[in-house]
Formats: sequence, C-alpha cells, structure tokens
Amino acid sequence: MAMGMMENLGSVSTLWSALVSVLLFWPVVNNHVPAGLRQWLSTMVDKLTSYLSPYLHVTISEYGHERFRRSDFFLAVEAYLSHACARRARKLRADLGKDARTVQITVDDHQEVTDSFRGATIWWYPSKKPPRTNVISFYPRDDDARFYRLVFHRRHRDLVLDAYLPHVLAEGRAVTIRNRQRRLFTNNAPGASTSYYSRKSVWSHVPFEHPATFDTLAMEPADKDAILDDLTAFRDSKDYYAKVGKAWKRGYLLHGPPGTGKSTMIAAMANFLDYDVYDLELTAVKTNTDLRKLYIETTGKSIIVIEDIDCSVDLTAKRSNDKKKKKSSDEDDDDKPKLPTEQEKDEASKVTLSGLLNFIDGLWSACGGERIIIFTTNHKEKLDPALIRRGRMDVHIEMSYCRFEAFKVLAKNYLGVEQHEMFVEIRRLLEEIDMSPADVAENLMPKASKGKKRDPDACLAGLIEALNKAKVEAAEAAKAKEEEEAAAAKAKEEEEAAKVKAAKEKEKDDEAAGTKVDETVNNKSNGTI
Ligand SMILES: Nc1ncnc2c1ncn2[C@@H]1O[C@H](COP(=O)(O)OP(=O)(O)OP(=O)(O)O)[C@@H](O)[C@H]1O
Ligand SMILES: [Mg+2]
Repeated sequence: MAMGMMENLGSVSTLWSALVSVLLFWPVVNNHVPAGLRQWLSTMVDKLTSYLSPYLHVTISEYGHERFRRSDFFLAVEAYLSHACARRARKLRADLGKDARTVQITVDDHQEVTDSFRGATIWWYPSKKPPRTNVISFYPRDDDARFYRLVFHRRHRDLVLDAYLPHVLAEGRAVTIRNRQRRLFTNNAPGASTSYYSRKSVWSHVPFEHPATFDTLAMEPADKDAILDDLTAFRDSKDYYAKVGKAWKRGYLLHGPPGTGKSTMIAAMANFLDYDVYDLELTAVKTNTDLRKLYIETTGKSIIVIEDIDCSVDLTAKRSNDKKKKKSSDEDDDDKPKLPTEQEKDEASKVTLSGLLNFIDGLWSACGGERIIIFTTNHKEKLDPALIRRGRMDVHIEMSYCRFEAFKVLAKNYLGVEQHEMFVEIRRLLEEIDMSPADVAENLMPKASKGKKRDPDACLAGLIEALNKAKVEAAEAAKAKEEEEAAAAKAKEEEEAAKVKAAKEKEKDDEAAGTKVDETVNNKSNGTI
C-alpha cells in the first residue's frame, strides 16, 4: 500500500487534483521535460498535494510483492466491489469466470464508485498503470498491472486502516468462496501425476455438481440432525481448535451395506459445508511419499474421501505381517547391522498402514486446516482398530437399511407423496425386511420402458410387490441356510460318532493284544512256550 494524495475523486479532491494536473502534470504528460526533471516534479507534486489536501489515498496493486501471483488483497477488493458497490457503478466489465461458465461482473477501470462505512464515505477508483513505452520490462505484467485506489478524508484514517480494510478483505474472501465453482478432485485420472518428482499437479479436477442434499437424504431424522449439528459445530469452531491446539480437521467413518447412501451422504456433506471434494484412490498411490504429497496439495475447506477403505490396501495384513517379521528377526538377533532384503525394499516403497495413519494425523496435518476426512466401508470389522479409533475417525456413522422414516423422505422426493393409504402396509414390511434405500428408490422410479407417467399408486404397489418378493426370498434363503447348517451339524455329529467308534475298536484291539502278551509272558515264566 502506498499513501499520498489523490488527484480526481470526490468533490473536494477533484478540485485539488484538477488544479494540480493543470499546473504541474500538463508538461509531464506531454513529455516536454526530461525524465529526471519529470521525476522531481512528480515528487514535488506529491509533497504539495499531501500538504494541502485533506484527503488520503491507499493503493492496492494487482501483483503486490509477488510478481507472478495476483495479490490476495487485490482479488478480495475486486470481489468486494463487485458484490457491494457494482450496482452503483455505471461502467462495468464482464469476464468469463474461472470455471468458464459463469459471467463475472467487475467495476471497470477509471470508474469511480463510492462506499460508506460507519458514517465515513470512501471513494474507490479502479485503474491501470499507463504503459511505459520506452522501457522494455522483463516482467510483462509490469506494463499492464492494474490497481485499486481508495480515497477518504484524513479524519477517518484510523477507521479506514484498522476497520474498513480488514472488513473489505474478510468480505471479499467470503464472496470469493461463495461464488467459486466447487471442484471434485481425483488422483486417478489421466491428467494427474502422483510421482513425487513430477511438476504436474498430483490432482486433476472437474466441477463438483452432485445434487444431493440432507433434505433428499433418506435416514432417521434424529441421526440426520445429529450429523448436521456435528458438521455445523466443526465449521464454526476455528477458534476452539486453535485454543486447544488441535489441527482443524475431523474424521468420519461411514459404514454399512451397499446402496445405503454412503457416497450420497458425502455429496450432501460437501454441499452443506460448501467444500471441495478430494476423491483419493489409494490403489493408484505407489508410496507413502506420494501419499504425503497428495495431502500437501489439498486445500482447506475440503473433504478428503477414501471409498471402500477395506478393499483399497490390505493394511491389516501388512501390519500383522510386519509384527511377525519383527518378532522373528528379534529372535535371531545377532546385533549385526543388516541390509534390507529385496522384499523389504519393495515393502518400503508401498503405501502402508503407518503411512496412512501419518496421512491422517501426523505432522502433515499441521499444514492448513478445515479438512474433513471420510472413509467408507461395507465391512467395518475388517479394518485395523488403529485406523478407526476416535481421534482419527471421530464420528462413526452406520448407514443402514431403509426403515419407514427414511422411506417417507424417498416417497416425498420421488413421488411428491407425504401420506398414502399404502404407507401402513409398507411400514409393516419395512420393519421386517432389510431393503437398501437404493433398492427402495429404484422401485419408486417410474418404469421408463412402459412409457408411463409417474403414478404414485403404481409405484407404491410395485414397492409392496418387491418387498413381498424380497420377504419370500429372504425366507427361502433363511430356510436354505437352516438346512445347510442342519446338514453340516449332522455331518459333524456322524463324524464324531465315527471317531468314537474307531477309538473304541482300537481300545478293544489293544486289550486283546495285551491279553495275548500276558499269556506269553506267563507261559515263559512257567518254562513252556
Ligand atoms: N439414504 C439414501 N438417501 C437417498 N438416496 C439414497 C440413499 N441411499 C441410497 N440412495 C440412492 O441409491 C444410489 C446408491 O447409493 P450410494 O452410492 O450412496 O450407496 P453406497 O452406500 O455408497 O453404496 P456402496 O457401498 O456400494 O458404495 C444413490 O444414487 C441414491 O440415489
Ligand atoms: Mg459408495
């Protein structure tokens, strides 16, 4: 920021600057004086105007201290002005947003806009550095860099510098976040490179446009409210996490049978929190180092997801093998340093459980905050307890089969029906039959092939039919299982009986053999054979 006098804003400052321009800048603009004299004149103008004018100005440059990166402050001001003041401007600029879909409206260069803050009036003036025709710049941006200049009365100096500018920064950032196109990142796309040495980004992304929300998510209302409360508390707890010295992150484990809404829940969470989603495919990560790099390249306000964690890497087995290996090497420990074997080298270059634990909560989690980590699995019991203990996976959410309350949400979403006479029957069936919300939803969809319009009666009748069919199938499956178990038990019983019989026969044979030996011994002692 540079402070000094302003030339052309506000009624009083306009007068000053017009006067100054006419008297002093005219020859400068026309290049009628040599460069050295021009600079001296310019300095004198600054001194004179700052002495005489009651107005101060602050300049916010597009490239700040960094030559290749647009200053965050500049971007925040741009967003703030578009949001708060553009309505009052007469000249606007329209650009294509970063996502190349939305139109971004900003205040045009040289277009004055006014803002007021706690009784103070502030004039904003977007502008552009004039090109320096006789200078060849190494940095092309030097010649077309834009800047914002704000002008205010000097009696508001403290208010503007201490309160207004921080307010503009915070508001501008909030607007940027609200307007941004959220993204779905993946490490398993052709454009992404997970190699540590590659210069390419390790993530590639597409716009995140999943329509799921908590309103459309079918689950018990009490469970849903508990999750919403937890997410809200997390989002608003920046200060709390800082106070207790914890990285600002939270882990969720979503477990349950297929089709119960785990992936849908993740999308609903991302939409609720307005976060990006990083879909981490562990099987595509070669080493722990690559895993670390992936973590470092995630940004705040994001959800990092590892789906089907039990299938991704055989982490449990690896750790127990490691333990066994360690034990056996301890046993024949002869105090000699050993070089790693080829197999050990190979193991070291893979993603291991400890690598994943580091990923979740190690040193690396210190870089930035506001991240949610979600694992999903169909088999919670297969996971290593270390991976899902509280503190890593803070909340365990069981996604279960569709019961009546969840069904009501689906009926409302899919059919627009909140009450129906068939609900009583459906409630009874759902209480005794395990059907996933995905299957229930499928039955509520109109059958396109029949070319029918969405008819709630037909859809609900179809669901009842499907539930009854599932009931019969479940009964048959249970009967078959029972029979299988009975057959297995019978086979085991027979096996046991055969074993007992064989043992008895052996005993009998042994006894018979023993009598024969006794007789021989007796005969020997009597002198007869
Ligand atoms: N609880 C639910 N609420 C609303 N829709 C659901 C729910 N569960 C499943 N669905 C519907 O079923 C489809 C499949 O659900 P989803 O992919 O979320 O299941 P999942 O639990 O992730 O399954 P998997 O374990 O196989 O990954 C979704 O597209 C959604 O339309
Ligand atoms: Mg899923």
